[in-house]
Amino acid sequence: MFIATTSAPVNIACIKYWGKRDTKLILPTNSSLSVTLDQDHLRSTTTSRADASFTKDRLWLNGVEEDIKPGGRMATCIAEMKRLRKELVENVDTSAPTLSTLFVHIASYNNFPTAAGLASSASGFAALTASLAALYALPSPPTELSLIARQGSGSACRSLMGGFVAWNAGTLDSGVDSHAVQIAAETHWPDIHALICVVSDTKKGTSSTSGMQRTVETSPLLQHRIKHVVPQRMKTISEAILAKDFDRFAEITMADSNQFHAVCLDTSPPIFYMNDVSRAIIAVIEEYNRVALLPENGGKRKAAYTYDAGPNAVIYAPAAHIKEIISLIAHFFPQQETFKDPFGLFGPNGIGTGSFAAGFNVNVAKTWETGAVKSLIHTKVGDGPRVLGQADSVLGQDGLPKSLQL
Ligand SMILES: Nc1ncnc2c1ncn2[C@@H]1O[C@H](COP(=O)(O)OP(=O)(O)OP(=O)(O)O)[C@@H](O)[C@H]1O
Ligand SMILES: C[C@@](O)(CCOP(=O)(O)OP(=O)(O)O)CC(=O)O
Repeated sequence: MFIATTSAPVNIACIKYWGKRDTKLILPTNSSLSVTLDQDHLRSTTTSRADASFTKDRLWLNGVEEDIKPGGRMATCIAEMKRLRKELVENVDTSAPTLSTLFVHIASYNNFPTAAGLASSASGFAALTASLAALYALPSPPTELSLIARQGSGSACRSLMGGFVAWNAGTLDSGVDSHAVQIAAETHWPDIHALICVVSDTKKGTSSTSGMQRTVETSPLLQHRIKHVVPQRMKTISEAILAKDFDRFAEITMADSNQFHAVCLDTSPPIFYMNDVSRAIIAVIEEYNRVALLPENGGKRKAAYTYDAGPNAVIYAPAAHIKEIISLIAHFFPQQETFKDPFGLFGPNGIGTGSFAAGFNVNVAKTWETGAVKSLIHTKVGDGPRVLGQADSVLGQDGLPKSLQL
């Protein structure tokens, strides 16, 4: 049986991708950089199988069949992977099975809400690309595979690697230089933790794809960002990562999130992704950093917020501060759900009510009603796609998806 299963992680950008210069090939107007999150907590798991009995390419997402539109993103990724199988394996070794001529069945599950601004398209297309690469026994390194994942969803190209990953915009019309490269592995700076504040887990109003095109067409600020802001930030944040300088990393990450939302506001008609809860989280983290920046407290930032195309916050912080940050967020945004404590930070009494550093101005935000922040997910920087065994397959013997709760 020709079958392979992989899991792939989510990534959350510190320097945001927003805008395409080629919408078909998915070539961006600027480079971007992200942190890959640990797939022990958030992942897409995908099984691909090729079989002579299959009559068309089929894909099931969370158990529901998706239409693979001819010429669409999914069809492009599958066709490109078959092309690589033929070029790199079958044309080289004539005894290799001609899998590129067979139809595939693909099943994928996300263990978190799909299309809710939690970057499911990134982990999803990375897992799809990685599972077909395993099925086809491709010798291609992750940077080469990132060219294919990019054509599924731009941000997906950065999920093919762990740690800290840049997507170089490239300049060629063919797109062959628009790929992801690892700036540093997760082992270089494992101290980076992330707290996802789920403000909403429902589908967003303006998709990233349509929103960013509207920005390209109408925002003068985007042109300034592309030419004069992002190139310098890419350089400085890469240096901060290599030097493990969290203060600098945090400063750039927050500034870039804010500029991304500023170009959304500069779009006509304007796009609003953050809401009042998102802005209140910003106020709390800014106050937390204001106190941390006082000379008597060490003079360095201790947390960085960032927001994608939705209201959910991702807060990056060194491991040593994350417990304090969780308590802080839970104070202003009381939790309904029991906090799942994957790192065992809190005892049996749970998060508690939180305490504040001396000088912290509690009036920067009100105490919100329970559920304003629906849940908190604590994770950290993690590795790239993993090839799993037969036991983890999400396709059954019959070639149809297993119904699993992953
Ligand atoms: N596991 C998966 N396998 C294949 N495709 C997936 C998978 N998960 C999500 N997708 C694709 O991604 C789409 C959702 O992407 P969308 O950009 O709307 O949401 P998001 O990725 O959660 O948000 P964002 O990219 O803005 O953070 C799905 O409709 C599906 O086409
Ligand atoms: C705000 C972002 O998350 C935008 C992600 O956009 P997508 O990668 O979802 O867009 P498409 O390429 O059209 O699929 C910023 C980022 O991840 O860099």
